[in-house]
Amino acid sequence: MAALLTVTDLAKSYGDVPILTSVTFELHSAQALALTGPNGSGKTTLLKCVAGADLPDSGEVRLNGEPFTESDPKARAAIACALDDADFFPELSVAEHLELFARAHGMPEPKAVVDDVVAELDLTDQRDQLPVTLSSGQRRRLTLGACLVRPRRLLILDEPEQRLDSAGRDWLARRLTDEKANGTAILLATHSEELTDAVADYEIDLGE
Ligand SMILES: Nc1ncnc2c1ncn2[C@@H]1O[C@H](COP(=O)(O)OP(=O)(O)OP(=O)(O)O)[C@@H](O)[C@H]1O
Repeated sequence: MAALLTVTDLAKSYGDVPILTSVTFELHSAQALALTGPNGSGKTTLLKCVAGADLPDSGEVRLNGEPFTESDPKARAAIACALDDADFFPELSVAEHLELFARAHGMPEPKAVVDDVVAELDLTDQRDQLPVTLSSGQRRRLTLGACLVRPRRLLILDEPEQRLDSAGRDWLARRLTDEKANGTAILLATHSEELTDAVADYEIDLGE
């Protein structure tokens, strides 16, 4: 079966400093790849290049064998990204924010989907709060929730475990395992060996 995501010979420098050199991998549906390595080793840079949020200097990223851009409707329908916790509409509550995502991506019964995800993320008491009033862990939950209220074939997650409490980290490992079981591919950057062991089918250490 053709890979969902193919990254070939990807390279990226900032100024004269090479960050990524010749990164090559394939990711199939129902598989998870963990990017690991120390601070500054290029994990976020690679995720951004794959998601189309940054441009590589050379190399190729293909979805289902086709090159794509961030604005390509097929890519937007397939790829759910959680790259940082700052991408909120400041004037929308937790539930409104999630419902907007669900509706924009054409989910049937968006209100029911949002109710389920809010409960699953333990944000029921915060559902009418604005993002600025959330704790940092609650903001992380909202960022992850925005990926879960919409269709997805590929999840791109930057350190999804960050700022979650231990119940939240347990939930994350279970949820990502379920996502794979449902056929979703997962590309994640992480500093957590536990999460890597629980979820990843293979690992690329960018520090090596
Ligand atoms: N826009 C930019 N301009 C210049 N340098 C950058 C830019 N973005 C990232 N870098 C540098 O690229 C390197 C890789 O950064 P990146 O954020 O990809 O690392 P990371 O592996 O995700 O690190 P961490 O584990 O700390 O999240 C770092 O040295 C960083 O300072």
